[in-house]
Amino acid sequence: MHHFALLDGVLHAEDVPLPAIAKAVGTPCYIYSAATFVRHYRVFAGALAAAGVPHLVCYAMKANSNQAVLSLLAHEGAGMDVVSGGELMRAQAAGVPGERIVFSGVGKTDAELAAALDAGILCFNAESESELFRLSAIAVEKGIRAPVSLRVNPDVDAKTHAKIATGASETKFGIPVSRARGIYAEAAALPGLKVSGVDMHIGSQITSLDPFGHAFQVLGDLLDALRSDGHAIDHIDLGGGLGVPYEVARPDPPLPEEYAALVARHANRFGCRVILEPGRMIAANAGILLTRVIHRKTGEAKTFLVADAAMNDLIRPTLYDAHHEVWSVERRPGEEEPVDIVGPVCETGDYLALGRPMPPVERGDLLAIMTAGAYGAVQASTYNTRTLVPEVLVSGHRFHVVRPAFAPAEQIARESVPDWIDEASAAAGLPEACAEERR
Ligand SMILES: Cc1ncc(COP(=O)(O)O)c(C=O)c1O
Ligand SMILES: N[C@@H](CCCC[NH3+])C(=O)O
Repeated sequence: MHHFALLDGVLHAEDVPLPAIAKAVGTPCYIYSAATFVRHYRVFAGALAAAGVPHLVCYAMKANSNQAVLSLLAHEGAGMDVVSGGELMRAQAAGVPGERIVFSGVGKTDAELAAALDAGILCFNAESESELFRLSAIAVEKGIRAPVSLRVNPDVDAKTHAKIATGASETKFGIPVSRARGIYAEAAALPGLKVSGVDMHIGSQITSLDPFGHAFQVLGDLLDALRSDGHAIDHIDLGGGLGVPYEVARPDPPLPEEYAALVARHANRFGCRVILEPGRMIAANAGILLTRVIHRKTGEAKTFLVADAAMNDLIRPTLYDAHHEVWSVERRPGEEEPVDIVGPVCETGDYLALGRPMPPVERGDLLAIMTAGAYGAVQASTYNTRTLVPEVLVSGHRFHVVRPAFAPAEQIARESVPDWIDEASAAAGLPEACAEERR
Protein backbone atom coordinates (compact mmCIF):
# COMPACT_ATOMS: atom_id res chain seq x y z
CA MET A 1 0.00 0.00 0.00
CA HIS A 2 1.32 3.46 -0.93
CA HIS A 3 0.21 6.39 1.19
CA PHE A 4 0.96 8.99 -1.48
CA ALA A 5 -1.19 7.98 -4.43
CA LEU A 6 -3.41 9.32 -7.21
CA LEU A 7 -7.12 9.25 -6.45
CA ASP A 8 -9.42 10.46 -9.24
CA GLY A 9 -6.41 12.03 -10.94
CA VAL A 10 -5.30 14.02 -7.88
CA LEU A 11 -2.30 13.13 -5.71
CA HIS A 12 -3.29 12.46 -2.10
CA ALA A 13 -1.47 12.04 1.18
CA GLU A 14 -3.46 9.20 2.72
CA ASP A 15 -7.07 10.46 2.29
CA VAL A 16 -6.26 14.15 1.93
CA PRO A 17 -5.96 15.72 -1.56
CA LEU A 18 -2.73 17.73 -1.73
CA PRO A 19 -4.40 20.86 -3.20
CA ALA A 20 -6.43 21.10 0.02
CA ILE A 21 -3.22 21.26 2.08
CA ALA A 22 -1.70 23.79 -0.33
CA LYS A 23 -4.79 25.95 0.09
CA ALA A 24 -4.82 25.75 3.88
CA VAL A 25 -1.09 25.93 4.60
CA GLY A 26 0.48 27.46 1.48
CA THR A 27 3.49 26.23 -0.46
CA PRO A 28 6.16 25.06 -0.18
CA CYS A 29 5.49 22.69 2.69
CA TYR A 30 6.60 19.26 3.84
CA ILE A 31 3.82 16.69 4.17
CA TYR A 32 4.21 13.45 6.14
CA SER A 33 2.05 10.34 6.27
CA ALA A 34 1.66 9.05 9.82
CA ALA A 35 0.63 5.60 8.57
CA THR A 36 3.81 5.28 6.50
CA PHE A 37 6.07 6.13 9.45
CA VAL A 38 4.30 3.54 11.58
CA ARG A 39 4.31 0.91 8.84
CA HIS A 40 8.06 1.32 8.20
CA TYR A 41 8.85 1.05 11.88
CA ARG A 42 6.72 -2.07 12.21
CA VAL A 43 8.25 -3.71 9.15
CA PHE A 44 11.69 -3.24 10.66
CA ALA A 45 10.91 -4.23 14.22
CA GLY A 46 8.52 -6.98 13.07
CA ALA A 47 11.08 -8.64 10.80
CA LEU A 48 13.57 -8.88 13.68
CA ALA A 49 10.94 -10.15 16.08
CA ALA A 50 9.85 -12.75 13.54
CA ALA A 51 13.45 -13.91 13.21
CA GLY A 52 13.64 -14.27 17.00
CA VAL A 53 16.37 -11.64 17.40
CA PRO A 54 16.32 -9.81 20.75
CA HIS A 55 16.46 -6.21 19.57
CA LEU A 56 15.74 -2.54 20.00
CA VAL A 57 15.13 -0.24 17.03
CA CYS A 58 16.57 3.17 17.89
CA TYR A 59 15.24 5.50 15.22
CA ALA A 60 18.02 7.85 14.02
CA MET A 61 16.12 11.08 14.52
CA LYS A 62 18.59 13.13 12.53
CA ALA A 63 16.59 11.97 9.49
CA ASN A 64 13.43 13.72 10.69
CA SER A 65 13.17 15.00 14.22
CA ASN A 66 9.81 16.71 14.21
CA GLN A 67 8.24 16.23 17.65
CA ALA A 68 5.05 14.80 16.17
CA VAL A 69 7.03 12.18 14.26
CA LEU A 70 9.04 11.32 17.38
CA SER A 71 5.89 11.04 19.47
CA LEU A 72 4.34 8.74 16.90
CA LEU A 73 7.36 6.43 16.95
CA ALA A 74 7.78 6.63 20.72
CA HIS A 75 4.20 5.46 20.98
CA GLU A 76 5.19 2.42 18.89
CA GLY A 77 7.90 1.62 21.45
CA ALA A 78 10.81 2.86 19.37
CA GLY A 79 14.09 3.85 20.96
CA MET A 80 16.08 6.80 19.60
CA ASP A 81 19.61 7.38 18.37
CA VAL A 82 20.61 10.96 19.20
CA VAL A 83 23.69 12.93 18.10
CA SER A 84 23.44 16.12 20.14
CA GLY A 85 22.13 17.54 23.38
CA GLY A 86 19.34 19.06 21.32
CA GLU A 87 18.28 15.68 19.96
CA LEU A 88 18.46 14.21 23.46
CA MET A 89 16.09 16.95 24.60
CA ARG A 90 13.75 16.07 21.73
CA ALA A 91 13.74 12.37 22.64
CA GLN A 92 12.91 13.24 26.24
CA ALA A 93 10.21 15.69 25.16
CA ALA A 94 8.65 12.89 23.10
CA GLY A 95 8.55 10.71 26.22
CA VAL A 96 11.28 8.25 25.21
CA PRO A 97 12.75 6.75 28.41
CA GLY A 98 16.51 6.94 28.89
CA GLU A 99 16.86 3.18 28.67
CA ARG A 100 15.82 3.42 25.02
CA ILE A 101 18.28 6.16 24.01
CA VAL A 102 21.74 5.72 22.50
CA PHE A 103 24.07 8.67 21.91
CA SER A 104 26.28 8.74 18.79
CA GLY A 105 28.66 11.37 17.41
CA VAL A 106 32.33 12.35 17.29
CA GLY A 107 32.02 15.60 19.20
CA LYS A 108 29.98 15.24 22.37
CA THR A 109 30.69 18.19 24.69
CA ASP A 110 31.05 17.88 28.48
CA ALA A 111 27.61 19.46 28.89
CA GLU A 112 26.07 16.93 26.49
CA LEU A 113 27.77 13.99 28.21
CA ALA A 114 26.51 15.22 31.58
CA ALA A 115 22.95 15.69 30.31
CA ALA A 116 22.90 12.18 28.85
CA LEU A 117 24.27 10.72 32.11
CA ASP A 118 21.49 12.51 34.00
CA ALA A 119 18.99 11.06 31.52
CA GLY A 120 20.25 7.55 32.31
CA ILE A 121 20.68 6.59 28.67
CA LEU A 122 21.17 3.02 27.49
CA CYS A 123 24.60 3.55 25.96
CA PHE A 124 27.19 6.09 24.86
CA ASN A 125 28.63 5.20 21.47
CA ALA A 126 32.09 6.68 22.02
CA GLU A 127 34.29 7.57 19.08
CA SER A 128 37.68 8.44 20.61
CA GLU A 129 39.92 7.84 23.62
CA SER A 130 39.59 11.51 24.47
CA GLU A 131 35.82 11.08 24.74
CA LEU A 132 36.26 8.00 26.99
CA PHE A 133 38.44 10.00 29.41
CA ARG A 134 35.97 12.89 29.58
CA LEU A 135 32.97 10.59 29.98
CA SER A 136 34.67 8.66 32.77
CA ALA A 137 35.67 11.84 34.61
CA ILE A 138 32.17 13.30 34.45
CA ALA A 139 30.58 10.02 35.54
CA VAL A 140 32.98 9.76 38.49
CA GLU A 141 31.97 13.29 39.58
CA LYS A 142 28.37 12.11 39.55
CA GLY A 143 29.27 8.91 41.39
CA ILE A 144 28.02 6.65 38.58
CA ARG A 145 29.36 4.48 35.79
CA ALA A 146 28.55 5.31 32.17
CA PRO A 147 27.52 2.41 29.92
CA VAL A 148 29.76 2.60 26.87
CA SER A 149 30.35 1.06 23.47
CA LEU A 150 33.15 1.95 21.11
CA ARG A 151 32.15 2.83 17.60
CA VAL A 152 34.43 0.65 15.57
CA ASN A 153 35.32 1.48 12.02
CA PRO A 154 35.37 -1.81 10.10
CA ASP A 155 37.00 -0.14 7.07
CA VAL A 156 34.49 -1.30 4.47
CA ASP A 157 33.45 0.45 1.29
CA ALA A 158 29.75 1.20 1.74
CA LYS A 159 29.49 1.94 -2.01
CA THR A 160 27.43 5.06 -1.50
CA HIS A 161 27.94 8.80 -2.14
CA ALA A 162 31.32 9.88 -0.70
CA LYS A 163 29.69 12.55 1.48
CA ILE A 164 27.59 9.96 3.32
CA ALA A 165 30.02 7.01 3.57
CA THR A 166 31.39 6.69 7.10
CA GLY A 167 32.86 3.20 7.36
CA ALA A 168 36.16 3.67 5.57
CA SER A 169 39.32 4.31 7.59
CA GLU A 170 39.87 7.82 6.17
CA THR A 171 36.65 9.28 7.59
CA LYS A 172 36.49 11.03 10.97
CA PHE A 173 34.17 8.38 12.39
CA GLY A 174 34.87 5.62 14.89
CA ILE A 175 38.13 4.01 15.95
CA PRO A 176 40.07 1.65 13.69
CA VAL A 177 39.18 -1.99 14.30
CA SER A 178 42.90 -2.75 14.59
CA ARG A 179 43.12 -0.59 17.74
CA ALA A 180 39.81 -1.70 19.26
CA ARG A 181 41.07 -4.33 21.74
CA GLY A 182 43.64 -1.97 23.20
CA ILE A 183 41.16 0.87 23.61
CA TYR A 184 38.54 -1.47 25.11
CA ALA A 185 41.13 -2.49 27.71
CA GLU A 186 41.75 1.20 28.50
CA ALA A 187 38.01 1.84 28.77
CA ALA A 188 37.51 -1.08 31.13
CA ALA A 189 40.23 0.31 33.40
CA LEU A 190 38.58 3.73 33.73
CA PRO A 191 36.65 4.17 36.99
CA GLY A 192 33.60 5.91 35.50
CA LEU A 193 32.89 3.51 32.65
CA LYS A 194 31.10 0.22 32.24
CA VAL A 195 31.91 -1.44 28.91
CA SER A 196 28.62 -2.80 27.65
CA GLY A 197 28.55 -3.02 23.87
CA VAL A 198 30.10 -2.68 20.45
CA ASP A 199 28.90 -0.16 17.86
CA MET A 200 29.29 0.49 14.14
CA HIS A 201 27.68 2.56 11.39
CA ILE A 202 29.20 2.36 7.92
CA GLY A 203 27.24 4.96 5.98
CA SER A 204 23.90 5.90 4.56
CA GLN A 205 21.81 5.07 1.47
CA ILE A 206 23.55 1.71 1.14
CA THR A 207 21.89 -0.24 -1.65
CA SER A 208 23.49 -3.68 -1.35
CA LEU A 209 23.71 -6.10 1.56
CA ASP A 210 27.38 -6.94 0.89
CA PRO A 211 28.98 -4.07 2.86
CA PHE A 212 26.71 -4.89 5.81
CA GLY A 213 27.53 -8.60 5.64
CA HIS A 214 31.24 -7.80 5.56
CA ALA A 215 30.99 -5.37 8.48
CA PHE A 216 28.88 -7.78 10.60
CA GLN A 217 31.58 -10.40 10.04
CA VAL A 218 34.31 -8.01 11.23
CA LEU A 219 32.23 -7.09 14.30
CA GLY A 220 31.52 -10.73 15.08
CA ASP A 221 35.25 -11.47 15.07
CA LEU A 222 35.90 -8.50 17.33
CA LEU A 223 33.12 -9.56 19.68
CA ASP A 224 34.72 -12.99 20.09
CA ALA A 225 38.06 -11.36 20.83
CA LEU A 226 36.57 -8.90 23.34
CA ARG A 227 34.76 -11.67 25.18
CA SER A 228 37.94 -13.69 25.40
CA ASP A 229 39.59 -10.56 26.84
CA GLY A 230 36.95 -10.70 29.57
CA HIS A 231 34.57 -7.90 28.58
CA ALA A 232 30.89 -8.44 29.36
CA ILE A 233 29.26 -7.31 26.12
CA ASP A 234 25.47 -7.25 26.39
CA HIS A 235 24.56 -5.62 23.07
CA ILE A 236 25.80 -4.91 19.60
CA ASP A 237 24.69 -1.77 17.75
CA LEU A 238 24.72 -2.23 13.97
CA GLY A 239 23.90 1.40 13.13
CA GLY A 240 21.62 2.40 10.26
CA GLY A 241 22.28 2.93 6.60
CA LEU A 242 19.84 0.79 4.63
CA GLY A 243 19.00 2.63 1.41
CA VAL A 244 15.59 3.44 -0.01
CA PRO A 245 14.33 3.51 -3.62
CA TYR A 246 14.63 7.13 -4.77
CA GLU A 247 14.52 6.38 -8.46
CA VAL A 248 11.83 4.46 -10.27
CA ALA A 249 14.32 3.52 -13.00
CA ARG A 250 16.91 2.03 -10.63
CA PRO A 251 16.95 -1.44 -9.09
CA ASP A 252 15.42 -1.35 -5.64
CA PRO A 253 17.72 -1.61 -2.62
CA PRO A 254 17.23 -4.67 -0.39
CA LEU A 255 13.98 -4.83 1.57
CA PRO A 256 14.04 -4.36 5.35
CA GLU A 257 13.02 -8.03 5.59
CA GLU A 258 16.12 -9.08 3.64
CA TYR A 259 18.30 -6.87 5.81
CA ALA A 260 16.68 -8.33 8.94
CA ALA A 261 17.34 -11.86 7.64
CA LEU A 262 21.03 -10.95 7.28
CA VAL A 263 21.05 -9.56 10.84
CA ALA A 264 19.35 -12.73 12.06
CA ARG A 265 22.02 -14.91 10.42
CA HIS A 266 24.70 -13.11 12.42
CA ALA A 267 22.66 -12.68 15.61
CA ASN A 268 23.24 -16.24 16.82
CA ARG A 269 26.94 -15.73 16.75
CA PHE A 270 26.65 -12.31 18.44
CA GLY A 271 24.64 -13.95 21.22
CA CYS A 272 23.36 -10.64 22.62
CA ARG A 273 20.75 -7.96 22.08
CA VAL A 274 20.94 -6.22 18.70
CA ILE A 275 20.36 -2.47 18.37
CA LEU A 276 19.63 -0.91 15.00
CA GLU A 277 19.60 2.78 14.11
CA PRO A 278 17.59 3.16 10.90
CA GLY A 279 16.76 6.73 9.89
CA ARG A 280 16.15 7.10 6.18
CA MET A 281 14.39 3.72 5.86
CA ILE A 282 11.72 4.89 8.30
CA ALA A 283 11.32 8.50 7.19
CA ALA A 284 12.20 8.98 3.53
CA ASN A 285 9.12 7.61 1.81
CA ALA A 286 6.87 8.91 4.57
CA GLY A 287 7.26 12.49 3.32
CA ILE A 288 7.09 14.76 0.30
CA LEU A 289 7.88 18.40 -0.39
CA LEU A 290 4.93 20.16 -2.00
CA THR A 291 5.79 23.10 -4.24
CA ARG A 292 4.05 25.38 -6.72
CA VAL A 293 5.45 26.46 -10.07
CA ILE A 294 5.98 30.25 -10.05
CA HIS A 295 7.19 30.61 -13.62
CA ARG A 296 7.75 28.55 -16.69
CA LYS A 297 10.68 29.89 -18.64
CA THR A 298 12.22 28.94 -21.97
CA GLY A 299 15.98 29.29 -22.25
CA GLU A 300 18.33 28.86 -25.21
CA ALA A 301 18.13 25.10 -25.21
CA LYS A 302 16.06 24.24 -22.18
CA THR A 303 12.81 24.73 -20.41
CA PHE A 304 12.91 25.73 -16.74
CA LEU A 305 10.18 25.31 -14.21
CA VAL A 306 10.88 27.82 -11.44
CA ALA A 307 9.30 26.38 -8.32
CA ASP A 308 8.68 28.10 -4.99
CA ALA A 309 10.78 25.42 -3.23
CA ALA A 310 14.55 25.67 -3.46
CA MET A 311 17.85 24.22 -2.28
CA ASN A 312 17.39 25.83 1.13
CA ASP A 313 14.24 23.73 1.61
CA LEU A 314 15.68 20.48 0.20
CA ILE A 315 19.45 20.48 -0.25
CA ARG A 316 19.90 16.83 -1.23
CA PRO A 317 20.01 17.33 -5.04
CA THR A 318 22.56 20.14 -4.69
CA LEU A 319 24.68 18.48 -2.01
CA TYR A 320 24.68 14.83 -3.08
CA ASP A 321 23.45 14.93 -6.70
CA ALA A 322 20.47 13.12 -5.24
CA HIS A 323 17.55 12.09 -7.41
CA HIS A 324 13.99 12.71 -6.18
CA GLU A 325 11.03 11.72 -8.33
CA VAL A 326 8.79 14.69 -9.14
CA TRP A 327 5.08 14.13 -9.69
CA SER A 328 2.45 16.52 -10.98
CA VAL A 329 -0.25 16.71 -8.36
CA GLU A 330 -2.83 16.90 -11.16
CA ARG A 331 -1.31 15.52 -14.31
CA ARG A 332 -2.16 17.35 -17.56
CA PRO A 333 -2.55 15.30 -20.72
CA GLY A 334 0.21 15.59 -23.33
CA GLU A 335 3.73 14.55 -24.30
CA GLU A 336 6.55 14.48 -21.76
CA GLU A 337 9.46 16.87 -22.28
CA PRO A 338 12.71 17.26 -20.31
CA VAL A 339 12.79 20.26 -17.96
CA ASP A 340 15.04 21.67 -15.26
CA ILE A 341 13.13 22.19 -12.04
CA VAL A 342 14.86 25.01 -10.20
CA GLY A 343 14.21 27.26 -7.21
CA PRO A 344 14.41 31.04 -6.70
CA VAL A 345 17.71 30.97 -4.74
CA CYS A 346 20.66 32.86 -6.23
CA GLU A 347 22.92 29.85 -6.77
CA THR A 348 23.58 27.96 -9.99
CA GLY A 349 23.42 24.80 -7.91
CA ASP A 350 19.86 25.57 -6.83
CA TYR A 351 17.82 22.85 -8.46
CA LEU A 352 15.47 20.04 -7.51
CA ALA A 353 15.82 18.08 -10.77
CA LEU A 354 17.76 18.48 -14.01
CA GLY A 355 16.73 17.32 -17.48
CA ARG A 356 13.71 15.57 -16.00
CA PRO A 357 11.04 14.28 -18.42
CA MET A 358 7.76 15.82 -17.22
CA PRO A 359 4.23 15.96 -18.60
CA PRO A 360 3.03 19.48 -19.49
CA VAL A 361 3.34 21.77 -16.46
CA GLU A 362 2.01 25.32 -16.32
CA ARG A 363 2.60 28.25 -14.00
CA GLY A 364 0.54 27.70 -10.84
CA ASP A 365 0.67 23.89 -10.99
CA LEU A 366 1.54 21.91 -7.89
CA LEU A 367 4.46 19.47 -7.91
CA ALA A 368 5.33 16.85 -5.31
CA ILE A 369 9.02 16.16 -4.68
CA MET A 370 8.88 12.56 -3.54
CA THR A 371 10.87 10.64 -0.90
CA ALA A 372 11.64 13.84 0.99
CA GLY A 373 10.68 12.73 4.51
CA ALA A 374 14.30 12.01 5.51
CA TYR A 375 17.08 14.64 5.56
CA GLY A 376 14.66 17.18 4.09
CA ALA A 377 13.16 19.60 6.62
CA VAL A 378 15.96 18.89 9.10
CA GLN A 379 18.57 20.20 6.67
CA ALA A 380 16.58 23.28 5.62
CA SER A 381 17.86 26.82 6.13
CA THR A 382 16.62 30.38 5.67
CA TYR A 383 19.26 31.26 3.06
CA ASN A 384 18.19 34.28 0.97
CA THR A 385 15.88 35.18 3.88
CA ARG A 386 13.42 32.58 2.77
CA THR A 387 10.76 31.14 5.00
CA LEU A 388 11.62 27.95 6.85
CA VAL A 389 8.74 25.96 5.42
CA PRO A 390 5.93 24.45 7.47
CA GLU A 391 5.60 20.72 8.11
CA VAL A 392 2.25 18.95 8.02
CA LEU A 393 1.33 15.52 9.36
CA VAL A 394 -1.53 13.61 7.75
CA SER A 395 -3.46 10.71 9.25
CA GLY A 396 -6.43 9.42 7.28
CA HIS A 397 -8.69 12.41 6.55
CA ARG A 398 -6.98 14.66 9.09
CA PHE A 399 -3.98 16.92 8.82
CA HIS A 400 -2.16 19.12 11.31
CA VAL A 401 0.62 21.70 10.98
CA VAL A 402 3.29 20.08 13.15
CA ARG A 403 5.73 22.95 12.66
CA PRO A 404 4.56 26.36 11.46
CA ALA A 405 6.52 28.45 8.98
CA PHE A 406 9.38 30.59 10.29
CA ALA A 407 8.78 33.69 8.18
CA PRO A 408 11.10 36.61 7.33
CA ALA A 409 9.31 39.05 9.69
CA GLU A 410 10.02 36.72 12.65
CA GLN A 411 13.57 36.11 11.46
CA ILE A 412 14.23 39.87 11.38
CA ALA A 413 12.55 40.38 14.73
CA ARG A 414 14.94 37.85 16.35
CA GLU A 415 18.01 39.83 15.30
CA SER A 416 19.34 42.71 17.34
CA VAL A 417 21.05 45.93 16.20
CA PRO A 418 23.29 47.48 18.92
CA ASP A 419 22.50 51.11 19.79
CA TRP A 420 26.13 52.08 18.97
CA ILE A 421 25.84 51.07 15.30
CA ASP A 422 26.32 54.68 14.04
CA GLU A 423 29.48 55.02 16.14
CA ALA A 424 30.74 51.71 14.74
CA SER A 425 30.50 53.21 11.32
CA ALA A 426 32.46 56.30 12.40
CA ALA A 427 34.99 54.19 14.33
CA ALA A 428 35.78 52.14 11.23
CA GLY A 429 37.50 55.21 9.73
CA LEU A 430 37.85 55.90 6.04
CA PRO A 431 40.46 54.49 3.64
CA GLU A 432 42.95 57.18 2.54
CA ALA A 433 41.67 57.59 -1.03
CA CYS A 434 38.12 57.85 0.19
CA ALA A 435 39.02 60.41 2.85
CA GLU A 436 40.84 62.45 0.19
CA GLU A 437 37.74 62.55 -1.97
CA ARG A 438 35.56 63.74 0.89
CA ARG A 439 37.80 66.67 1.78
C1 LIG B 1 25.54 6.93 13.88
C2 LIG B 1 24.42 6.92 12.90
N1 LIG B 1 23.39 6.07 13.09
C3 LIG B 1 22.35 6.03 12.23
C4 LIG B 1 22.29 6.83 11.11
C5 LIG B 1 21.11 6.71 10.22
O1 LIG B 1 21.45 6.37 8.94
P1 LIG B 1 20.34 6.07 7.86
O2 LIG B 1 19.44 7.26 7.80
O3 LIG B 1 21.11 5.90 6.62
O4 LIG B 1 19.62 4.84 8.27
C6 LIG B 1 23.35 7.71 10.85
C7 LIG B 1 23.38 8.53 9.61
O5 LIG B 1 23.99 8.08 8.63
C8 LIG B 1 24.43 7.77 11.78
O6 LIG B 1 25.43 8.62 11.59
N1 LIG C 1 22.05 13.94 5.03
C1 LIG C 1 22.35 12.77 4.25
C2 LIG C 1 22.47 11.56 5.09
C3 LIG C 1 23.49 11.75 6.17
C4 LIG C 1 23.53 10.59 7.07
C5 LIG C 1 23.83 11.05 8.44
N2 LIG C 1 24.82 10.25 9.12
C6 LIG C 1 21.35 12.57 3.14
O1 LIG C 1 20.48 13.35 2.95
O2 LIG C 1 21.42 11.64 2.41
